[in-house]
Amino acid sequence: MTMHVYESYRTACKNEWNAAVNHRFNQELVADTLADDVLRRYLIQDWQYTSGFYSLLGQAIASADLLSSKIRLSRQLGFISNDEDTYFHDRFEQFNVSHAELDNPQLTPSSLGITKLYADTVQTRSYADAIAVLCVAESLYLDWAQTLTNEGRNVPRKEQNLGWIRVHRDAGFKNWVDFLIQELNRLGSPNNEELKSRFARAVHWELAFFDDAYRGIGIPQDSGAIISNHDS
Ligand SMILES: Cc1ncc(C[n+]2csc(CCO)c2C)c(N)n1
Repeated sequence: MTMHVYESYRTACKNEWNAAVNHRFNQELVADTLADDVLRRYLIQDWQYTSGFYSLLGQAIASADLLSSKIRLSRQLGFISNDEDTYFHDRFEQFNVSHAELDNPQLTPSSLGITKLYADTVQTRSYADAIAVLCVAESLYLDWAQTLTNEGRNVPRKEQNLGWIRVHRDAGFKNWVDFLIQELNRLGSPNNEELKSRFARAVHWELAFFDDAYRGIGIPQDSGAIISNHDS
């Protein structure tokens, strides 16, 4: 039986994928035991991250081969700049995050790594490249939100945690992830090593991003485990 492209790329990096899905950060968020300062630090970095995400979505819209794909991508762009943005700003108010911290934070190594990967993927002007990276970002989040809540049967009570789960497992988000997976299956092939490697690099940085929420800032680039030989 032939494996679909998405499945085969995921299988190729399953250790890092599973480590990210089952990360302490996600487990604690679902259990309502995540420390406020960890969530605060994560969201400040994630806010910066979304800048690269918007650019990559723009690259995908610009380079998509089908009008129907451009329309679907554009619809999601509208959605994230409304609902998801509200979640971020509610938390920044709750945690007293200043404008200075938001606009000019010291970026963690994984923030720098993922930002560089996204910027590089914008530069390729390849729709398939953009889809591979977007597909990781979104389907990995749906995976942890579904798996760790036991498909929504075991959700947190605190609004700061529940709100984050809501954006990552509601029907609209599932439909968006289905679209990205279909696009990757349509555009990629299991033996496209370049695309598979881009997918794996995105998974690598997603995992490191969760790690860094616990490590704080100012970590030297050569400090070990979270930084491997992937630098883009
Ligand atoms: C490091 C990091 N990776 C992936 C996501 C997931 N994500 C990226 S943009 C977006 C908006 C909804 O479509 C979502 C859910 C994230 N937040 N942070």
